[in-house]
This record gives sequence, C-alpha cells and structure tokens, in this order.
Amino acid sequence: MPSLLKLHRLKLAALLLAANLGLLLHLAAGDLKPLADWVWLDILGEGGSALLCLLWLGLVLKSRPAGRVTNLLALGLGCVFFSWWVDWLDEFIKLPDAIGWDHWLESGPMPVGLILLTLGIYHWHREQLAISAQMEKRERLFREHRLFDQVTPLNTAGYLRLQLEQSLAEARDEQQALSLVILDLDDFSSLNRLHGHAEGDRVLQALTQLLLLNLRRQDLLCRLAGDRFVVLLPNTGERQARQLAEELRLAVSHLAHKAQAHGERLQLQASVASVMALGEDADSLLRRLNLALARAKQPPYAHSA
Ligand SMILES: Nc1nc2c(ncn2[C@@H]2O[C@H](COP(=O)(O)OP(=O)(O)OP(=O)(O)O)[C@@H](O)[C@H]2O)c(=O)[nH]1
Repeated sequence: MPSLLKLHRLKLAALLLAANLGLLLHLAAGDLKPLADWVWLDILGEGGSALLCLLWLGLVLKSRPAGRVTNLLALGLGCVFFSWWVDWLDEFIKLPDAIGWDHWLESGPMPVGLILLTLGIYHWHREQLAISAQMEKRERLFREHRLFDQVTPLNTAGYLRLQLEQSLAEARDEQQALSLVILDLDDFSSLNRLHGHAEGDRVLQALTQLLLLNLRRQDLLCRLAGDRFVVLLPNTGERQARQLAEELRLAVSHLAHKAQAHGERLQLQASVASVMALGEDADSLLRRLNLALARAKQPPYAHSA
C-alpha cells in the first residue's frame, strides 16, 4: 500500500482534491437535508458504486506498471468515481433549484470517464495480445531447446549444463566449493514393465517432489534422463555432498508410493554418487559424476575384484 501511494501520489492527490472541492461547493451552496429526507436505497446504491469504483482504481494501480494505459484507466475510473460521488452528495445536501452546475458536475465526468476507460481497456487488450505472443515465443523457445522436462516439472540436462558452466565460473571467481550429486533408480525398467509406463511416470513425479523436499533453496535439481537425476550444490564441499546423497538415497527407500491400479506399495531403491568440482570444465565433471555412479551401481563383489 505505501508503494502504491508513493508511485501514484499525484493521481490520488488530484482525485482527493476534486472530491473535496465537490463537497465544499455543495456545503457552500446548499443546506444539509434532515434525516427524514434521506433515501437509504439511493445512499447505499450510489455510495456503494463510488466505493467499488475506488476499489477498481486501487486494483488497477496495484496490478499494472505505471504508463500511458494505466493513466487512461486511472483517469477514466477517477471521472466515474467523481460522478458517483457528486450524485451521492445530493442525498445529504439540498441545493437551491436555481443552481444548475451540480447537474454538470454529476453528469459531465461520467461519459468522459467511460470514454477514457474504453480507450484504456482497448490499449490494455492490445498490450495483452503482445504479451501473449511473447509468452508463446518463449514457450516455443523452451520447448525447442528442451530445457524443461515433460514428465516432471524439472529442468533437463541441457539446462543443467548451462547452469553448471555458470556456477563453475562463479565458484572459481569466489573460491567456493561446488558439488554434484547424482541419483538413479534401481531397476526402474522392471517397475515400468510390471505396472505400466503411466505408473512409472507417476513414480518419477512423486520422486521429484520428494527430492525437492529434501534439498535446500539454492540447490538445483534436474532430470538428466529416464530415472536419473542430478543436483547442483553451490557452496558445498565433498563431505556435505556425500552426506546429502546418502540422505536422498534413504528418503527414496522410505518413499511409500502406492500404485494407482491396485494400491500396493511400490518399493523403490536408488543408487547415488557425489563429486566435488576440482577445477575441471562442466563436461569432465559430469563424466566423473557418471563414472562415480557406475561404480556405485556395481555389485559389492565387483568393487573388491
Ligand atoms: N515411465 C517412464 N519410464 C521412463 C521414462 N524415461 C525413461 N524411462 C524408462 O526408464 C528405464 C531406464 O532403464 P535403465 O537405464 O536400464 O535403468 P534401470 O532399469 O533402473 O536399471 P539400473 O539403473 O541398471 O538399475 C527404461 O525402461 C526406460 O524406458 C519416462 O519418462 N517415464
């Protein structure tokens, strides 16, 4: 509210001044009506309309950036409010019959306000069409670049690579640690085969929510491919990354996902690995991460062999 008052103080001050002038003119030229002459239906109807108009004005000013279209809408609503306000004053103040200016004050601003409002709404509509066209283009751009995954609402490997390059440069400049965690579901193809691809998609979506719940605000979760997820951990050392990977693995093993068809609980297991950046580029780091995962996926006897 304070920002609204600050940004549009001239418009709001002009409206307040006009409303006060209208009131003072009525008080100077007329007499207060006795309570018995008040028509409550008119008071409520006209007062309510004026109040609603003020509310619309507030909403328009609050939701739009300052500029020509906002000025047209504000001016239009201001004029409409002023007409209703003067109309409302008539309910309390009786002017002598010889006075004619009150009709002008009451009826003049209304059509002007409606014309300004119409112009404002027309330009708003054109502005909205331009914004929608822009959004469509952006959406197409995202789809073409496939930076967003279709199953989960996560970013894809392409986005991860872009972010990783940027984060590696930042980590180098600021001499901070940066780590990656990778998580891959075990035997996900069997789940797909036994419960269907749609159930597999639901598992991936539930898993996404679970992983997001277990991450910090600054971490970036991306779906690398299929049942493989990567988390970019800024300002995180090796030990902390290993610990987070283990926490994610445990969280997955405790996930109680119920299959939609028969409601049975699907037991999930995941393999995890983590690496800390050692000054290499994004591709080498991702390669090292995948190697670490491959090692984690090997059965225990293979490690000792
Ligand atoms: N439901 C679903 N399945 C997917 C999607 N993307 C990939 N998959 C499946 O994920 C499975 C991945 O198979 P693998 O890479 O062999 O992984 P896995 O079966 O978990 O085997 P391990 O990782 O070795 O334990 C394949 O069956 C793919 O068809 C998807 O968007 N939705």
